[in-house]
Amino acid sequence: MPSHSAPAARSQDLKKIYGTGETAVHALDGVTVEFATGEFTAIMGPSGSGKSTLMHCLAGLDSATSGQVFIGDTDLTSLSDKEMTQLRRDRVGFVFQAFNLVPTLTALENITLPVDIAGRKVDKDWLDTVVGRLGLGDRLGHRPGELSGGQQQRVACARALVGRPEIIFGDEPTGNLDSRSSGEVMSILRASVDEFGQTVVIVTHDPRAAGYADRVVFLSDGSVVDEMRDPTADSVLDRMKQFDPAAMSPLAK
Ligand SMILES: Nc1ncnc2c1ncn2[C@@H]1O[C@H](COP(=O)(O)OP(=O)(O)OP(=O)(O)O)[C@@H](O)[C@H]1O
Repeated sequence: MPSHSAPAARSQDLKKIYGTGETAVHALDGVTVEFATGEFTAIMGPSGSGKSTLMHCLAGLDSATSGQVFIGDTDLTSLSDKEMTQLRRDRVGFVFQAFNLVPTLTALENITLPVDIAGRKVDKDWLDTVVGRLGLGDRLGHRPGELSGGQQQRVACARALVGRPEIIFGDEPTGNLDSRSSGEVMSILRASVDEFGQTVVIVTHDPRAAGYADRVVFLSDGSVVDEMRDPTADSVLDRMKQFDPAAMSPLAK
């Protein structure tokens, strides 16, 4: 594990407050956390603990109230809107729960869209490698509506990988998938770390998904309360039982 290398992303005393006065919600209450390059991290915690807020701030999709966020050496809080857009486009990949594919474009056009928008040339060999590894070779001419949920999410993974971003963020990437497709998508993200040296950070409620990660960071009430290395679905589930049982994953229900 290359935990000695510079972090791909980190936050320093990150606070996010929604609203003001008595109704203010402290979604992030001073989060300091690092995500090592070439590692796969899962962020977990009860509903409302701040997972999505943390991920959105880390990925430059939302701005914090105070504190700092770095992607590599770049302090996101120092960037203009335009620079932030460029950073998201050039250095960060995303996989969302709702796949977020363009319905009128083919799988291939969806995969290359971010690179096309950035005005960069698609690296054909790399594209072939990613498409082959994700088993999408015979689906490239299909539109999202002609693909299963699992296939759509594999297209979304390919889209995130093809630009070789410094870091890929996944917001519940298996949230809409059955357990088989979930396993496939997690295997792909795992392989992208093991085979391509990709850095991946996901938010998940699913201990089985978290079992694919190198490390789990646990949030509660807007703070990092624990972390676990080399997690398994069982060890994650045991740890989650110490949180609010009402916020447990489907495994526990
Ligand atoms: N736009 C917003 N306005 C006001 N409060 C918000 C907003 N977005 C999030 N919150 C609040 O901030 C807290 C953290 O929300 P967040 O979505 O980050 O939690 P989460 O851990 O991702 O939850 P879940 O697992 O249910 O998706 C919650 O109390 C939530 O109600």
